[in-house]
Amino acid sequence: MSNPELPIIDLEGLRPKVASALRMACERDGFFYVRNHGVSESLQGELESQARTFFARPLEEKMGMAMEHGGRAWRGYFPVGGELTSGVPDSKEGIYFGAELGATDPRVQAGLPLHGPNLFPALDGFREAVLSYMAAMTKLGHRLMAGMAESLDLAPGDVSESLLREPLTLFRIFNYPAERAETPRWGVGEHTDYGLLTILKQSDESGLQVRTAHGWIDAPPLPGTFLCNIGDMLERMTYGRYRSTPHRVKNTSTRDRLSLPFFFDPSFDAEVRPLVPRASVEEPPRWDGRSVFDFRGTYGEYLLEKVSKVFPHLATRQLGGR
Ligand SMILES: O=C(O)CCC(=O)C(=O)O
Ligand SMILES: [Fe+2]
Repeated sequence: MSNPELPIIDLEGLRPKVASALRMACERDGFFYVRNHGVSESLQGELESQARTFFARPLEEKMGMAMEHGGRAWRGYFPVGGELTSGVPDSKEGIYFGAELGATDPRVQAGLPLHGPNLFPALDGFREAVLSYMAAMTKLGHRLMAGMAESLDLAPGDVSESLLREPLTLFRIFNYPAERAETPRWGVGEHTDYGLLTILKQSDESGLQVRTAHGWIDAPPLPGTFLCNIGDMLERMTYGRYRSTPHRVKNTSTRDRLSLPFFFDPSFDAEVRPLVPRASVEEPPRWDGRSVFDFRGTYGEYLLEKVSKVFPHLATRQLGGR
C-alpha cells in the first residue's frame, strides 16, 4: 500500500507554478507534501522532544492538565481512548492547543467556545516551543491559502477578507502508542478534516492512510516536508472541485508514533460560501453520507457540532449541552 504519488510542492518555486501544482493536487486527492516551507528544523526537533518527554510521564501527572480543566477553551490532555471517531474510541492520547488568549480578550469574556488560554505541562521550554511553532504554522497557513486563492483564479483578498480575518488556529499533538496486539486498533478512524487546511508533522513512524480514487494509500513522513490536506470548508467553497479526502491512522510500528497536526481554519464567525462558479460535475458521495453543502451557519457552529461528536461527554459538560 505504499505510494510515492502524493505530489511534493516546492514552495520556493515560482508563484504560478506553485498555484498550478496546488490546483492539480487539490482536484485530485486534496493531499500534498510541501518542502522549502521555511519552518525551522531545530524548532521542530525541540517540539518533538518536548512532546516525547511529556507523553512518557505517568498518566496521573498528565491527567493534571486534562481537558476537563480546560473549560470552554477546549484545551488540554486526553488519555488513550478519550476521543471518538464515528463513535469508536481512538487508540491515541494527545493535547489540544489553540491561540493563546488571556482573560481580558473580548472573545473570552463573551464566553465564546474554543477561545481562551492553553494548558501547558510544567516542562521547561514546552510552552515557548508550542507557541513559536503555532506562530510559524500560522504564517505558513496564510502563505498556502494565498496560493490556494491564486490556484482558483481568485484575488488574495477574496479569501483573506471573508474567511481569514481571524483564522481559527488549532494545534494538536498526538501520541499513538506502539500496538503489540496482533490486530492493531485504529489510532484515528476514517474521517475528513473540518476546516480549510491541515499541515501535519509526523515523527519517523508511518501510519497515516489516505483514501484516494485508486484506493487506500500510505502517506509516510518525508524528511524536510510537511503533509498538507484540505478540509470540508475548502470543498464547500469550491463546490467539490477541491477534495476533502478521508484518511485514517493505524500505528503498526513497534515505536510510539507522534503526529502534530495544525489546523488552519476560517474565522469562527465566518459564513463559508462558495467562491467559484458551480462546476457541472456531480458532488462525489461522501464517506459519512453527509453533504458539506447542506450546512447553514458559521464555521464556529459547524465545528462545534463536529467536536461535540468526538468528545460527547465533555461537550455536554463544558460547552453547555450541545
Ligand atoms: O495523526 C495523523 O497523522 C493524522 C491525524 C488526523 O487525521 C487529524 O487529527 O485530523
Ligand atoms: Fe484528519
